[in-house]
Amino acid sequence: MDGAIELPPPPPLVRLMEKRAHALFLDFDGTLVDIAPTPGGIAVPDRLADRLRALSQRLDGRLALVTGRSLEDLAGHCPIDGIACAGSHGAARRDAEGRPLGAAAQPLPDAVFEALHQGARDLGVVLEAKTHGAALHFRSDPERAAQAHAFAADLAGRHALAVKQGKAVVEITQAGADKGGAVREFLKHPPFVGAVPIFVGDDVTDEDGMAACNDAGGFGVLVGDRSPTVARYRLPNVSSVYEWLSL
Ligand SMILES: O=P(O)(O)OC[C@H]1O[C@H](O[C@H]2O[C@H](CO)[C@@H](O)[C@H](O)[C@H]2O)[C@H](O)[C@@H](O)[C@@H]1O
Repeated sequence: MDGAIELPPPPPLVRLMEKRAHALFLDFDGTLVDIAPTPGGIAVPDRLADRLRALSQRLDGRLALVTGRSLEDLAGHCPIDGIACAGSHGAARRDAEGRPLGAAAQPLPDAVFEALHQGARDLGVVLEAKTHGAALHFRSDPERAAQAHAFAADLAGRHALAVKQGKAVVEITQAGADKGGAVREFLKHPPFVGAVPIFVGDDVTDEDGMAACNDAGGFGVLVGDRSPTVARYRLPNVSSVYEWLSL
């Protein structure tokens, strides 16, 4: 899809904030850090957590990270104390003080993890077990994509779970867990209530977050080139996200 999508860059954030209170929902991989060969191999920019806390203060706390990673994994890369977050594709949510928001997230059943371990071995893909989900990564062997998707769809179907597609990955989550749900939950609570929500993300799973922002009078910002999208604006890459956020 390179070059095929024509969306303007978002208006300067300072200008938006002069007019009305805005809330920022930021995806992590592909938005705040560049995609790397492995989930653990990402290069996190220097002092990212401090910079995000400073940005959050400029927004009077109306900033949340909304990632597919588990919150524990995210914290291992970027200490998230003092920042509102949602992990495992929106299933687990906490406010800036670390208090849980909304319904408690459920882990996948043990039987599903057993099947995932076996399936990952058989298919030759990498299993990322999360607190409230799991991912099968095939970045090192893209030819495994179709088999990994078929395996995940079958397993999820037999356990009434959901499947999500991502960049060289297929994931299993609890049914109904998505980034849109996380956005809607944050918007019910101070300091997010009444703010114009903006979701910035690069991947298919970010579309749910962007759609929730559209429904609440805000908008989505797509990072990179992907189509179709419900985003109204686009930034070309991770470094342009930092520039737009003055991060
Ligand atoms: O919602 P996000 O914050 O964008 O997280 C989505 C998934 O990101 C991670 O996987 C992706 O990034 C890896 C590191 O760049 C890359 O190696 C992998 O191919 C990508 O799929 C993470 O491992 C997943 O748990 C997240 O769901």
